[in-house]
Amino acid sequence: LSPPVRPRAATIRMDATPPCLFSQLADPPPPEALALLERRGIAAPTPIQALSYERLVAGEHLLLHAETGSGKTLAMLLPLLRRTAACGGAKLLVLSPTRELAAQLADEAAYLLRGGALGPPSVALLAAGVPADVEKLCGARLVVATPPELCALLADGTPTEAASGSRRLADGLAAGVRALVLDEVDALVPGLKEFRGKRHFKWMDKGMHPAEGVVKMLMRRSTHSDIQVVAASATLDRSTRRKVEKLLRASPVLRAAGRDSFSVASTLTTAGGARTEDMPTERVTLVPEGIAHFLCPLSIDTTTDGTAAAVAALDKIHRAREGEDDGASLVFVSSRSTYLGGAHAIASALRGKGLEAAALSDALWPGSTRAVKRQPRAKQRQERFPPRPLGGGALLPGPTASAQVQQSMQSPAAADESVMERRQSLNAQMRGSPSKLVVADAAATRGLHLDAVTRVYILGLPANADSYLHLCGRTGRWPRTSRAEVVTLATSGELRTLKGWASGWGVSLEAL
Ligand SMILES: Nc1ncnc2c1ncn2[C@@H]1O[C@H](COP(=O)(O)OP(=O)(O)OP(=O)(O)O)[C@@H](O)[C@H]1O
Repeated sequence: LSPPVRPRAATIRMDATPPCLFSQLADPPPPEALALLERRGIAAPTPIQALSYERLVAGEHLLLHAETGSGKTLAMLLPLLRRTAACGGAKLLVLSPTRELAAQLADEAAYLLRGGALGPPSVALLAAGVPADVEKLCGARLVVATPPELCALLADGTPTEAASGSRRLADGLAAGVRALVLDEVDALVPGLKEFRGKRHFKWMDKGMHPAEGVVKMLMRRSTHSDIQVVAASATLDRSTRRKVEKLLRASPVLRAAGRDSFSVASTLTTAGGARTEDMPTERVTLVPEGIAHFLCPLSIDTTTDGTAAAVAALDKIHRAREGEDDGASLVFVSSRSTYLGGAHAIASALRGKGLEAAALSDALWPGSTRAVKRQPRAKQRQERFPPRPLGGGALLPGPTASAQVQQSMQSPAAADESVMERRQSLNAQMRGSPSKLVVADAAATRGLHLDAVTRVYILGLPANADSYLHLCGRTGRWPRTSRAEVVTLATSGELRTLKGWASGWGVSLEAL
């Protein structure tokens, strides 16, 4: 690897027109990788990719801030794989806040590594519901992990076999990792408050989030002083930036704003205690462009389960829109809402209305005990509205698929591949059957990309303004669809709060 480049404190202004093709960038990806991208219709970089590619290939640490759906995943993975391709053993560790995103990132990386032009094509996934295969994790070129699961594996010292596996993995990561990706970084280092009560790790006693624990362990134990770190999110506030800076000791911030323009781009560096800052101190909100926002007031009693009322309203709105375009629809259930059974119960109730609907967790992790345990009401609902296979394919697993999944849970080698396959099959089904609704808990939305989504329904008020932006950002993504709309169904009080958030964004929220 070329020596790492010290982070610079400088403002980058993109006055010149960016190169129009990946192949025209300095140190471009190899032709085989370009051919793979072209097979997916990717030839020209998006603004954030054009801004960051050459700097990342040169070894800079960067914090990427660009709107949802603007190609940050490729912006991070492609140059890092390019840079580390030369040394066959170099590992990349990718941390993701949710298992859904982890599966997606593993899938993306596996695609880029096909054919071996960017190095050995081995990707391992470690997330809840995917059994840890220490051999595979130790040997993989790229590891995608959710921090609690990685922490649990690294910190688990009780059974001897597990302890020696953990030690081997910790040694393997410390010796092999040359690049670290922190996707959705503001969700990865949210502060301990959000994490408390779920699991406990020794790092938490020192006030650290598991992601910070993993990063610190890596930085401390690594034999390489030049681990390159890239972090990204569509939403960054000052406190997250400070945390990331503190964590990485130095982190320039690169921002691409707007769909086709490079209106703001600056860096932020904190090195050796000295702080140089040339980025605006106020919060910069990047609102995904080209999305129509609609509001639908619901009269529900917030002290009881509002599923029936919300589903009735959603049914009406969705049927009125059916046939307007051939895009797919996602339904997000806000964690603050009164829909007690969550996504699982809403999907069942929608099926009860005769709509094709499936819960995302069922589609990706069928048979997962977690989904059922967290949602006891969903079970009762399922008895009233038994799940049935959807037209044109089994979004919901039949007994055979479910048995296969149970089996794959016991056979670790197959487990992560099957999650990726299920993701691809879900995507194919959504493209093939536009009337289908995929329902997810809002917490699972960070970074989620499903093809051809033109409509997002949000049930209840999202946890905060950033969460609303991430939910909206599941549509209107690159490559752009001609239509993108978000309909929020919530009580009038909740909608007032939403209007308050949006008042400074310059978007209009229309009543349905
Ligand atoms: N240069 C490109 N040209 C066309 N499509 C692209 C390009 N780069 C990425 N894409 C596609 O854009 C979509 C969105 O990309 P990605 O998931 O990386 O967005 P993101 O910025 O990470 O969004 P989020 O903030 O929601 O996580 C993906 O389907 C990806 O394949």
